[in-house]
Amino acid sequence: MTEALARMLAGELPQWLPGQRWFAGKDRPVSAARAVRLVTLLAGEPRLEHALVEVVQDDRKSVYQMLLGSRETPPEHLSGVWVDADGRQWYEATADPELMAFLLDAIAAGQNAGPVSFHRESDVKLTEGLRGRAVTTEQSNTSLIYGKQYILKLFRRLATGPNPDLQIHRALHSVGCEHIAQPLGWIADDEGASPTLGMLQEFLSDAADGWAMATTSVRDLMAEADLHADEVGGDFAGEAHRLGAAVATVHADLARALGSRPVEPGEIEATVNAMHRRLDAVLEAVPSLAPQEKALREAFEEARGADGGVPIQHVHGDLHLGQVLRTVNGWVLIDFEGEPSAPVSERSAPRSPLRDVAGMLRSFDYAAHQLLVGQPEDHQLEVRAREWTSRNRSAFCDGYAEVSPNGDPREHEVLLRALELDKAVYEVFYEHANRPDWIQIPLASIARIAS
Ligand SMILES: Nc1ncnc2c1ncn2[C@@H]1O[C@H](COP(=O)(O)OP(=O)(O)O)[C@@H](O)[C@H]1O
Ligand SMILES: O=P(O)(O)O[C@H]1O[C@H](CO)[C@@H](O[C@H]2O[C@H](CO)[C@@H](O)[C@H](O)[C@H]2O)[C@H](O)[C@H]1O
Repeated sequence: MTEALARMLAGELPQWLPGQRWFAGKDRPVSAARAVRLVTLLAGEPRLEHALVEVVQDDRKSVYQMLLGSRETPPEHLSGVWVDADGRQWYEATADPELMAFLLDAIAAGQNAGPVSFHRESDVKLTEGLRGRAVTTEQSNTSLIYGKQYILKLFRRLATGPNPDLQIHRALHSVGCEHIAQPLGWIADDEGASPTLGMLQEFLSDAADGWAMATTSVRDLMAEADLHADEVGGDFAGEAHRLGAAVATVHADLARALGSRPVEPGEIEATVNAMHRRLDAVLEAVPSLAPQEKALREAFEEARGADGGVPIQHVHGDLHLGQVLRTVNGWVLIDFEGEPSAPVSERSAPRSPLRDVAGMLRSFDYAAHQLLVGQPEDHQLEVRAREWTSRNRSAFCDGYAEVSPNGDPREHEVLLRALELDKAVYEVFYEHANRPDWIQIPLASIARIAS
């Protein structure tokens, strides 16, 4: 039976994968995809299979996690169903809330299915029997929400080594960090190279995401032709200030939980060299970045001689407004996975916390400019976007500086600017691969920052 499923997947997946939001390889054609391991989680009717799928693109191989469901009568709302050689109907099971109940129950029970094992944190008790509804927001992975209580993230592209999202959440929880959602359990692969398959957390049902809040504030400002950013009802600066303080607190908690150390000799040089290497790779894929190459390289080189910045420690790694949730008790940071395309060894390595500051500063710029994408050029709107960005960037840094033992991030201006530009170069590639309509946002920022 699993042979028929494996054959069917090899035929269907090369066309199907590029249409999935979580598929990270949209920039290159898929030449082959096959299930390298199938584990039966639920036998009989309905049926649930866990699949590790190897995807080949040019000379690159990646492994993705999939769940496959099968029922005699598949749920009506499914967008597609595949039929195997035995006549059995299969579909992507994260779209089947009843089947997804199995995962939460298995975590609650600490169950095993061959090499796939389910774990609950020792200090929690879980409610069983809840259906798991897939989140519909833009995501690199797939998250399932159980009632109003839990959220289970299934990691899609599996990197070698333990997933930093789970490790960092557990470390922060161990020191009582108040700015994260409590980790509750995980799904592990006991034999593969990627030991983390999923992470269960407290679901913050009352939370608003930072990106939605910030872009609403920008829209308010754009609609009020005669008012400045500090005069409109939806001013975000108070929130940006609190967010800066929350990020500084998380950095301090991370240093407490996992340690920190001074910048070592040669470390800034290595960082600058990595910036150049990233630029080389992105220029190859996106030639329209070429006019900015000289200015970018100069900004990176300036950082080579800059002061070492602040102590090195574990950080978030891909901090932006979509990674922060505002709850009634304050801001919460989510998704400590780092940049999805970087190797895990790089993502898990201690780095400068200024990277996170730079990521968030970039995000204010993104929030202000995304409304202008595809619009005819309008000088007034551009001025307003810049006003909003500058007000909120300052408020964020003020909040950060008030709490951080490392002081004000703006004191390391040259390094911070280089880190921001490096992040924007990353974003150029991210948009090229995922949302080509938005590539203008980082390209225009680079032209502004580097000029
Ligand atoms: N603990 C949580 N409580 C409420 N919503 C959450 C929680 N964690 C994540 N989310 C929601 O799920 C979305 C995706 O989560 P995220 O961890 O960023 O996934 P990905 O790694 O796939 O990008 C977030 O944008 C947020 O809206
Ligand atoms: O949230 P992920 O870990 O999947 O991060 C990736 O996707 C992000 C977009 O969803 C991307 O962020 C970029 O777009 C955001 C707006 O959608 C913006 O706030 C960020 O500043 C910008 O970098 C992120 O870079 C990417 O790694």
